[in-house]
Parts: sequence; structure tokens; C-alpha cells
Amino acid sequence: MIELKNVTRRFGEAIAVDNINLTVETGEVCVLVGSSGCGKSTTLRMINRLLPHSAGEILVDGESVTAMNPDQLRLNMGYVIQGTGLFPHWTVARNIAMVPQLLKWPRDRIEARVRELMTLLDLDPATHAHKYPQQLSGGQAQRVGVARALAADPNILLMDEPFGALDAITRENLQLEMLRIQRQVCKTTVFVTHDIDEALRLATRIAVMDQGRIIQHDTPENILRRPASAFVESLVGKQDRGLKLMSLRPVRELMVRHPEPRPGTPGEDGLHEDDSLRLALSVMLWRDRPEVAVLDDQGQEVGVITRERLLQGGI
Ligand SMILES: Nc1ncnc2c1ncn2[C@@H]1O[C@H](COP(=O)(O)OP(=O)(O)OP(=O)(O)O)[C@@H](O)[C@H]1O
Repeated sequence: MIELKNVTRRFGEAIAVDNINLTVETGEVCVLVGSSGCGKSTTLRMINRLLPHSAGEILVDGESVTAMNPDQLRLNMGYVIQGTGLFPHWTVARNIAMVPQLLKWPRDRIEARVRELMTLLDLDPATHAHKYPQQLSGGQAQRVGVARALAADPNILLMDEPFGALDAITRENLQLEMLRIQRQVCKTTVFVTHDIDEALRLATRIAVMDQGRIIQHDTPENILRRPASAFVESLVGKQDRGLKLMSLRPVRELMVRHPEPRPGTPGEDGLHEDDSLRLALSVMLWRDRPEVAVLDDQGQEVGVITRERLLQGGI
């Protein structure tokens, strides 16, 4: 658990972070969102002591970070930044192995860990382990950055606009990867972004920041349904909220399940239970159909989602 209590950071006379209180529960993904210069990165960097705080208290599992050795503290906190920060003259494998090497793990254990993480992040070790960062695509390099942050199995992950420099499709893929990985490794995560859609997709809870303050700290659903101020309302997009709420809920919640799975219609793509209601609506509109089949991993039809249910219960 991470707790910030009345934390302030000044740069000279300017106040970058203004007396904030924030609790990030163990295993939760807290997304800090807000416009440029509102204090998101400063908040993140105070947690791993890359920046000292000017006032207040920051606790990790009940212990003040100022009382901890900064190197030890950072070894227990994976840190991912935009543009990866990978060492250009080190191979992918060596970059990922950096922290385990600092911790003097035996060689076999390091090699096994590098392979395990590359596989987790969908990077084939045989193809990529010996490449250098400049030989990777932006998305692959960012995956290596995440693998490196996870290498020594830290309890906490700090991620500062990790997908900010990527094109929209790669970005969306990495967000989905992150959700998958988070389900497996369940790290206490603080994630910085200025993209509200990214925040809504990834967060357990979102902290909306403005001018160094936290304006609202709540679940994505509550941020959409009950924005605390006109600022939050404009950030989430007033008119677009219905669709955004639909994108938070999976098809599973509204589908009508068949008593037994049936063979799928050949040549027809269906939806998956984990797909969002927003995607279901899009498919229905595109195909001009009142219902769409929901398929399992084997392509068997396990149920349908209907337009009627979607419009009645979608948000
Ligand atoms: N080293 C520094 N010296 C002086 N001012 C700083 C320094 N670092 C940050 N600031 C100021 O503190 C405020 C908060 O900056 P911060 O980088 O935390 O914002 P941010 O929300 O992460 O912005 P962005 O999304 O643009 O990265 C800004 O006004 C910034 O100019």
C-alpha cells in the first residue's frame, strides 16, 4: 500500500504538488490523470524518491520512504518511463537483467527470468534477446521497458506515460497486454497519463489532478457518472459518457447464454465474453443486426447479445 499524506512539492516559489492525500491499495492500479503540468510526474517521482517532497509524508506499507535507503526502495519499485530509458549499447536480455544483476542473482536464475518475462510480454526470446534497443519497434522497446521493471518482481510499479509515444494501435495493444499481465502479477501500480481513455481502461481508481491538487479520486465508473466538478466533466467528455460507460462493461454482463454451446456460423466473426458492450454496439450497427453471437475460444457459440438488452441495460 502507498499512502501520500498532505504531500507538497515546491520548485522555488512555485507549487508543483499542493498538499495531496492519496492512498493506493495493494494490487490496485491508480491512474493519475490531468493536463500537462498538473503535477502527475512530480507525484510519481516523489514516491520512489527521485524527487524529495517538500512537506507531508509518503508511506509504503506503513513505512516512511524518507526512512528507507533510496537504492533499496527503488529496487522494490519497477519504474517505466516514456521512451523506455533502455541502455542503447546493451542487448535486450542485458537490459532486462539489470536489476537481478545488481541483486547478484545466480546466472541461471537471471537467464530463466529474462526468458520468462520476454514470453510474458509476447517477445520471442530466440528472436529478440540479443538485439539492441534501436533494432526494436517502439512497441517492442516499450515491452522491454516493462519487462525490465518487472524483473526482480517488485511489489510496486510506477509507470510515467509509458505508452505516450506510441501510435494508437500499438498503444491499445499494450494497454490490453498490461491488463492481461496485471491479472497475472497483480502489482500495486501508479500510472501517469494525460489520456482519459487510457485511464478509464486501466484504472482500478483514477486520481484526477489539476494545478497540483487532486480534484477527484474514484473508480472509472464513478468518475464518469458523478464527476466532482466541471473540470472533471469536461475531461471525461460530457456528451461521450454513455459510450465510455459501455466500454467499461463486458459483454458477459448482458449476454443471453445458451443452455449448451452450439457450433458457430461458419465465416462469421462473433464477440467474446470479455469484449466491451461498446464493441458489441459497434458490431451491431456495422452489420445492421439486432443481435450478435458470443463465441468461446474454440469458436463455439455460447450465447448472444441483443440490441434490446444493450440499449436497456448498457449504461
Ligand atoms: N525540475 C523542475 N524545476 C522547476 N519546475 C519544475 C520541475 N519539474 C517540474 N516542474 C514544474 O512542476 C509542475 C508539475 O510538473 P509535472 O512534470 O509534475 O507535470 P505533469 O502533470 O507530469 O506534466 P506532463 O503531462 O506535461 O508531463 C509544472 O509546472 C512544471 O513546470
